[in-house]
Amino acid sequence: MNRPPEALSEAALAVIAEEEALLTRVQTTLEAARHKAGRDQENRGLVAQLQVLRDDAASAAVADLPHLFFQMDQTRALLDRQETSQLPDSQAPYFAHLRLHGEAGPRDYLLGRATFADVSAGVRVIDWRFAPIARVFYSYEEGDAYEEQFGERLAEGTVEVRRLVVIERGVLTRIISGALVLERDAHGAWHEVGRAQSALQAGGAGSAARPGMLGTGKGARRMEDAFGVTALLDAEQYEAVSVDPTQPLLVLGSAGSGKTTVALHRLAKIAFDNLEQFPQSRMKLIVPEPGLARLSRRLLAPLGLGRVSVETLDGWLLSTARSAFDLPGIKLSPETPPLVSRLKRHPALRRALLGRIGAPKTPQGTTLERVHRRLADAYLDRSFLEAVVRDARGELPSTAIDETLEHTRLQRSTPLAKELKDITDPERLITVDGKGIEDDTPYALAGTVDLEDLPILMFLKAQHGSLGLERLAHVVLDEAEDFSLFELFVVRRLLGKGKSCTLAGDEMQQTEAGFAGWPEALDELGIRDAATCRLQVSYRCPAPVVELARRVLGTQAPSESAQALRAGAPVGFHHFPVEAQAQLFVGEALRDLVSREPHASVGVIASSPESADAVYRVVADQSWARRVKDGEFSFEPGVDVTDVGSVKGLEFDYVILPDVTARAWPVDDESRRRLHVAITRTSHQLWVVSSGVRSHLISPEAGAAAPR
Ligand SMILES: Nc1ncnc2c1ncn2[C@@H]1O[C@H](COP(=O)(O)OP(=O)(O)OP(=O)(O)O)[C@@H](O)[C@H]1O
Repeated sequence: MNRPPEALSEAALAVIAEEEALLTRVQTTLEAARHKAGRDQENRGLVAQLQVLRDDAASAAVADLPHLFFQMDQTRALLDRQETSQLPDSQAPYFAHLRLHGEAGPRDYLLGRATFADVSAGVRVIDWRFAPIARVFYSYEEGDAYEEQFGERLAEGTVEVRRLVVIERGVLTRIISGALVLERDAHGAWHEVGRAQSALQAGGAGSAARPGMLGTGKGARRMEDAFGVTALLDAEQYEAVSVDPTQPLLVLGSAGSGKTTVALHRLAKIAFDNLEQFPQSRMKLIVPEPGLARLSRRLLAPLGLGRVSVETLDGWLLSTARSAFDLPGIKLSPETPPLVSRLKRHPALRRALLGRIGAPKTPQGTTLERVHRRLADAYLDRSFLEAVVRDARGELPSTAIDETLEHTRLQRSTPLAKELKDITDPERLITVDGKGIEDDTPYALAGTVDLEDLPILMFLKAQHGSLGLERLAHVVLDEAEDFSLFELFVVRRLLGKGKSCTLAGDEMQQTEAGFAGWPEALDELGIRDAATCRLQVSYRCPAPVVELARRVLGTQAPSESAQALRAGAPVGFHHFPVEAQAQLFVGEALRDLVSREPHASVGVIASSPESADAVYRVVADQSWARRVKDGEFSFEPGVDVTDVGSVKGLEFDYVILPDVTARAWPVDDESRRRLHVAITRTSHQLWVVSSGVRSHLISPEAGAAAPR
């Protein structure tokens, strides 16, 4: 502390002094441990750690022995597996301080991402994945009496201290102790702030007073917290994270309630507790979109899960189908018409297909070509398609029938190259604009397979026997409502007899019709007995955003509404007579915001890629503006201009919806869910911009907050 923190209470001063002294002690002890272990072993943190533990055990009090022995066992086990591990990072060695008063008196424990102890110095840094202590931290409040099983014995006592601490570049910058929130400013002075303003509270309060002003001040400076959300898991989330690794788990909750957070932390804990049974090489995370895949990779790395494979649904389908059919490549159609895609992913097709096609009878009948031919025969059978559409009960329009018939005919047609085989001069097969003669013509579809067909083809092949796929130890499906029953069928095959998986989902976020429902999805995976957790708190979005999102859903909204944690800024509604005015307004607002809050992340989420292109034009010359396609988000401060089809699972400090018109967002269930997804990407403040005729989904008649 450089300046006397006059305004602080005695209690606050005592907390600061205690935490600063503790940090200094940990850093000094860590330094000594590094030194002791020798420089050549710096990368072998485990060896150093074991040495420290042995020395400690020699002089430790009896009450500390069980804990020390347990740690030594764990450390030895890791060494046996030739794992390398670091001592805690002195720059950010832990994220929480717990003082337990048990039979042997008070003991301080610090929670971090590695385990390290020097009992004689009173330093015990515990990995958050290490059950007994972590369970007390996540499940009890300060002042609570606890009772937990520590190894063989039952430990009882009181939680004397439970504090969250943020250490940035080796300096203590925040302490949260119940209602007391202390922050250190850039000059080193400590201040007491309201808990709601703490950035640790899922991104800050968002205190902008007016909807007409974009910006809450929270994106003005950058906070660096090496531990992120691990420190903040609530008791319910921790319980879900700790579900037995062999158990399937379904994590449900509204947008931003921490489903992804729970799924990834569960993965980290499973890998920590059962390294042999669940090696990272046999765990996989599958997500529907590339943006979320990128984000998940970023979130996995600090959890020590950098080797877990993260795949998009499309990428996973293609690689799995290539293995299942033992093919180096599969010629995919350039694009499946949306209605055809919807029919092929619909549960009604799953129900009808086996009755129409039946299982292949011989191994020869299971090649991709043969199975695809039989599938195409079904797609060319009008009465079969009519039955599927009928069974979909209004979720598939009857036009899907003709579209599927036509699309399949083109796919079954003879490739042009074959018809033109007599032309031997390759130059004559190139068009004037340099493209191949089939490109951009219906012939481009000849001989292709739709991506949506791949799980169906694997499903058909599997009716005859094994798919020959390498088994996985654990699979996480994020945004699981986006997986078709056929895709879930293939996941089941990957898991084999083991059922260890985590599904995170929210049916309100399905962006196209045709989700079968959770009981059917679990049934398809063979995990009807999955443990289910329902997360209740909306951590991402402030209350006005949660409220608008709910109203946009209309009658689809779940009866139990999520609980918003923060009041936050009101939603801003801005309407203009013409589109160009709306776009210019968005451009100006962005310029202004970025100049005031250069560290903020801003998502401009349009209804379609074309609309995103149009909005981007007004800011294209700005260095901070990015037109993000194919999920290539950088997660850096600045403005990402994108569309609703790319943002599932992501979040931005500020969200602007630039085109909330009646045409872009019509009144139907799918549109409601898509708008709901766009709205709930907001962590501080939302602006809804419209022109011409405003979407009725946000009009007062729809029950939404009244636009200005
Ligand atoms: N217990 C918590 N305390 C504070 N913040 C949390 C907590 N749990 C999750 N968060 C934060 O809330 C935000 C939303 O979390 P997450 O992405 O896991 O939610 P989700 O339910 O998967 O969202 P979506 O439905 O959009 O996919 C993230 O910024 C995450 O760090």
